[in-house]
Amino acid sequence: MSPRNPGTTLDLERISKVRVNTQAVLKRAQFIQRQKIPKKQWQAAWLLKAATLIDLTTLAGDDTASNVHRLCLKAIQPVRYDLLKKLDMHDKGVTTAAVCVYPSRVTDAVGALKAADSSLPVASVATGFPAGQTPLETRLQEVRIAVSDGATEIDIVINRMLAITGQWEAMYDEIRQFREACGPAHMKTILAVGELGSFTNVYRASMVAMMAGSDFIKTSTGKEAVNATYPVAIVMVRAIRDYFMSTGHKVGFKPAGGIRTAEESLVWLTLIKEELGDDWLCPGLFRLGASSLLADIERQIYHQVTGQYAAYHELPMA
Ligand SMILES: O=C[C@H](O)COP(=O)(O)O
Repeated sequence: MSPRNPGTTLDLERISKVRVNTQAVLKRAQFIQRQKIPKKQWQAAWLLKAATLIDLTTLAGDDTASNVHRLCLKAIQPVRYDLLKKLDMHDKGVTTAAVCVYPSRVTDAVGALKAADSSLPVASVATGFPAGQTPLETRLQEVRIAVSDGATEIDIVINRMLAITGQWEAMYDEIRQFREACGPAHMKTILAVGELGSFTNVYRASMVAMMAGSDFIKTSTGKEAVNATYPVAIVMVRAIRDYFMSTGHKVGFKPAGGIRTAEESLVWLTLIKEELGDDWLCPGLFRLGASSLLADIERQIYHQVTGQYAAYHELPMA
């Protein structure tokens, strides 16, 4: 992980002055999407890079110790050994960036990784994920429990009511308290952008979350009607850039929700490279939050290596 973001005092004047130019954002997002994906000979390398940036996630009502165990094994070995060997990457420690589970499944994940002698981080969603509609004390307690169970990364959700009604001071105070409850665990703040109404609000919420000490800002829970989109990402990464320019603190970015294809993962890498530069293309500053993306990435790597597409049973899934 990168150095922590200590946050700053809340600068309400800066927040109120923000106006996002929607047309310019949409144009930039279109431009990024039209960028050429890496040439064929580099694609396997880029896809492997994408795999190492995934927070491999399961956030389902029917999660059990056994599917969390499988998820952990998949995170440790995200791409089949023989494929990695053909790419000369079998001894390079290729894993996903983390696994991400509900608080009640943290001990299962920690136990499974420990049993496999892996130091892969366990991230947990908390604070009443996905809606955040529980009392503040309950949300804080959830963070503390996940941390004491062994999560070293906490994905909190913001209180959308506060963001939608412009109560930035109250939102800042809540996030500050979550940051304190996280202790040494790094905090990713989920904005649930699909529910914030406008790009200007997304920028404001991003800035408030960073001022309150978020180590990452994350687009979505994956449970909203609209999740990670490229235009909204442009707004968030520009806020990250502005925050870096004014404070010197690098905050990470995590698009999440609905990211399913290898091709999309390459667009996300391009977007980060173009907007924030190569420094941000590392697990300390960029994650792809996804439950089913890895399957397509592995399938495309199989295709690059063998020239054929794998049958379903040939690639063990998480
Ligand atoms: O934080 C990660 C998201 O919940 C994953 O969403 P997804 O299931 O659409 O990939």
